Order: sequence, then C-alpha cells, then structure tokens
Amino acid sequence: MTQVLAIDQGTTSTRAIVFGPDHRPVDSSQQEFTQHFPASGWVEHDAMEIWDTVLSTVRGALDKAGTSAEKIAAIGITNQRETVVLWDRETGQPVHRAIVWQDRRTAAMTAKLRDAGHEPMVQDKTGLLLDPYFSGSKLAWLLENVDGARAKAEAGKLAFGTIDSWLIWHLTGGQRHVTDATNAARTLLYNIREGQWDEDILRLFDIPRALLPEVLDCGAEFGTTDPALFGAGIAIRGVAGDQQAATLGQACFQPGMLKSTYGTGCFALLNTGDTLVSSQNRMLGTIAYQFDGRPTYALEGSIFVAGAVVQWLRDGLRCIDAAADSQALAEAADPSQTIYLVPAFTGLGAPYWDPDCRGAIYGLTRNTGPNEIARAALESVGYQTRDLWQAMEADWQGAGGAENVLRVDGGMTASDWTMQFLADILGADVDRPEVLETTALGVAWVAGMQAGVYPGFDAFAADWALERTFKPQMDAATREARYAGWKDAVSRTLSTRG
Ligand SMILES: Nc1ncnc2c1ncn2[C@@H]1O[C@H](COP(=O)(O)OP(=O)(O)O)[C@@H](O)[C@H]1O
Ligand SMILES: O=P(O)(O)OC[C@H](O)CO
Repeated sequence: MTQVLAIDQGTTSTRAIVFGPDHRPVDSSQQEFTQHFPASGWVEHDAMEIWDTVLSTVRGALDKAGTSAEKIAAIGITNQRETVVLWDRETGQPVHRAIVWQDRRTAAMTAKLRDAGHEPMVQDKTGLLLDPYFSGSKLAWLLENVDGARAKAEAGKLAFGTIDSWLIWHLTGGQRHVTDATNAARTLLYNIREGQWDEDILRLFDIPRALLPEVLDCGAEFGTTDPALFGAGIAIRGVAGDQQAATLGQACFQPGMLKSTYGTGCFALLNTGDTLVSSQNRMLGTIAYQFDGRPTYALEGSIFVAGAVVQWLRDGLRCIDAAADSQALAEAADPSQTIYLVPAFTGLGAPYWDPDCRGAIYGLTRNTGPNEIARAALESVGYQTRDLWQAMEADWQGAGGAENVLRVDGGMTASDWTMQFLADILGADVDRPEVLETTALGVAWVAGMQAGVYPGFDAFAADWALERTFKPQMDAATREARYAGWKDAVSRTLSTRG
C-alpha cells in the first residue's frame, strides 16, 4: 500500500490521480460537468452530477493506473472552495443546486451588512470581507429561499458543506459530516483565530449550528470509503481547499513564500507563519494549512478572471483556436499601441471587491486588431497580480516580514510570454516548477504523509524542483508608466467611481 489517490474537484472539471511511492503521478482520469447560469451573475452546479464525476474518475484512474483500492494507502481530497451544498441527512439528496463561489446573487445582502457596520467584526474573526464570494451569505440565501429548508435545518435534518464535506459524506456512506480547517476558513462562519464556528456570525446570518460539519486538520482521519464503491474501503486522510493544496504542493512552508496559481482565476497565497496579518489593503487572511491543531496563516489575493480571459479570446472573440495560440498573437502585436483590457466579466476581486463593475478595453485605435487585444488580455493577468503583490507587500512589511520567493503554477503558466511579462511588471523573479499539477500533488502528499508512506515537510520541500526562473527585463521607468496606465484603466472601470 504505497500509492495515494488524489481527488481534485475543480470548478469546471473533476480529476482523480493515482500517485506512486515516489509521489509522482502514475495515471489520471478527468471529467467535465455542467455549468448552470440561471440568471445574470448566478452560477450553480448539480451536486449529484459532481458526485457522479467523482465516482467515475476514481474508478477510471484506478483502472488506467492498473491498480486497485487495496493498494491505495490513502485518499486526499482537494476542491473548489466556498461553493455551498445543503443536503438532507436522511436521503443524502441536495435540497437545491450547489451555489458556486463565482455566484453574485447575494451582493445586496452582503452590501447591507457592510453598510450596517459589521465588516470590521467579520474581518477580525474570519480574515475575510463581506463579499458574496464566500459561503456564508449563499447558505443564508438557501435557508431563506428553499421551501421548508429553515424548519428542517432547525430540526437538525439538513447538513451544510463545502464540496469536500459533501464528497466525504457520500464516500463514507453518510457516516461522516466533516471538513478541514482550510475549507472552513472560506465559509465566513469560522473564527480562524479561535479555530471554531463563530456564534456571533452565525447569529448575523441566522444560520443554525446544527447544519455545520466538524472541523479537522488537513492531515486527519476523515473516514473510510464504503467498500461497495471501489471494491474495498480506502481511508480518507488528507483534505485542503485547492489553493491551499497548491501552496502545500509548491512547498511554500516558510513565511514569506508566495505561490500564485493561474487557472480560470488567479489565487495568490503568501505564507505568514503563525501570524494572522490583518490586511489594511483588502487582502484576505486565511489558513494556509493546519497540522496537529496548529494553523499556519496566509494572506490571500483572489482574482476572478485569469485564464478565463484566454477562454474568452477563444470562445467569445474567436480570434484563437486554442489557448496556447494567444502567445503568438501577443508576440506579433504592434509595440507602439498601449491597450488595456480590464477583464471584470464578473466584477473585480482583490483588492477592489467590486461585484457590480464589468469589463472594458481602453486605448483602441483604427489600427487595433486581435493581436493587440490578445496581448492586452495576457498583460491583464500580470497587472492584476501586481495589484495583489503590492497590497500583500504593504501588509506583510507592515507586519515585519519580507517577501522572498514567488512560485507559479496552473494551466496558464505554460505561456512563457505571460510569465516573462509577469516578471517584468512585478520587477521580481518568477519561479516555475517542473511539476505544474501542484494542487493534486499537495493533497496527495498530505494524505500519504498521514498514512506514513510519504516523507515529512523537509524532505518534501527538498524535492521541489525548479524548471525555469523568469527574470525582469523591463526598465523601471517603463514598468511604472505601464502600471500607472493600468491603475487609471481600473479606476475608470469601477462601478463606485465618484
Ligand atoms: N498556453 C496557454 N497560454 C495561455 N493560457 C493558457 C494556456 N494553456 C492554458 N491556459 C489557460 O489556463 C486555464 C486552464 O488552467 P487550469 O489550471 O487547468 O485551470 P482550472 O483548474 O481553473 O480549470 C484556462 O483558462 C486556459 O485558458
Ligand atoms: O476550481 P478552481 O481551480 O477554479 O479554484 C476555485 C477556487 O478555489 C475558488 O476560491
């Protein structure tokens, strides 16, 4: 039993990956599922369909890897965070489709609470802001809008969970209602200083305590899978939200180490060690990981559109056939044109937190074509990262820290051009590792370590391998002028502009 199985339940697809004794991937299976957009700004998933993709990808990965459940020492689960499932404890059926992290339906609810002056209290306890992104207001919406849900919730008949909890419930045949500290930290209901669900905030959102799962460390005994599912029971021994799992997979174990993941969105986490930094710059405080009951904290910056802007070039504008083609267009763009594309397709995340603004392009001339738009799209990812980088640097230095490393991963880091622009606009080195699948690796490592088949922190960190460092080549004056243009473009785009 020296293999580990990771389940990576993401926003658009589910993947199961078998890792070998050397914690290298052996084989994997992936399946996309339906995105539901019932109204403008609303995004839902069918939680049963997600469960089905987990069953079939796990079976597929075991088959492809030529292995079986008896040979798997542990399962690790990593997941899209903040997404809310509310289900009936008796039937195991969801009472509504899952409300996805991108969903903005509770913008008015969170704005009202903010206007009433509750944000400082919530930020102090949870590290988060009163924004529809997080689970709390989405759960409150379900209790208000699903017929009979509140009465059942108060009678203890319903269970709430982020996707990890939902999957563990079904994997264990309804035996365990648990989550881990990193997922709990994204709900807006969990006090990350005290390590418990927060009574004041539960009261604020009118959420019955009986709905909530038990919170465990990232490495823990989460239960054993029902033997009927995969032919034998497998212990679930690792759980982490996907961005925290990437932080683990990138071995960002020292304070000052920052990882930035470029998938659909971009999520940057800076390890701040034992210190929970109270952001003065609208960054988030969160739990990077938790072992032996001890949380390691992080500052997080969340950008909702990164790789999604490349998908828009492909599927919306249809100026490329595949994501990788964006680089050739950017390289061929006219250097004399300065175009800014602010990809606020669903509003802007950190540090602006403006759910109402929408995307814009500035600086168009008669000579502007697909090349210049594609270049502006790729550059928008660099500019947004600099927004986060500056805000985090200010918070972190204010707390006496110093940044030292930036490690990148995710699908978009395949673009050398984008990574070079990132280094240029940050004025800092950008390190790209050999293994870009850091999310699944991170949680596989946790599960394997818990099972005693993978090494501890130091040996895992020593195994992290650099593929390439991108060094800044842009001169400082150009860098600052370009960035000032971006700030101007954003200020014209914000809905709250005076
Ligand atoms: N060579 C590339 N250049 C630019 N963007 C890319 C490239 N390859 C993939 N992407 C973008 O990366 C994203 C996919 O990354 P991935 O890490 O799989 O995301 P997720 O886990 O959010 O689905 C897509 O949005 C895609 O447009
Ligand atoms: O599923 P991903 O990779 O798009 O990640 C989503 C994040 O966890 C949302 O906070």
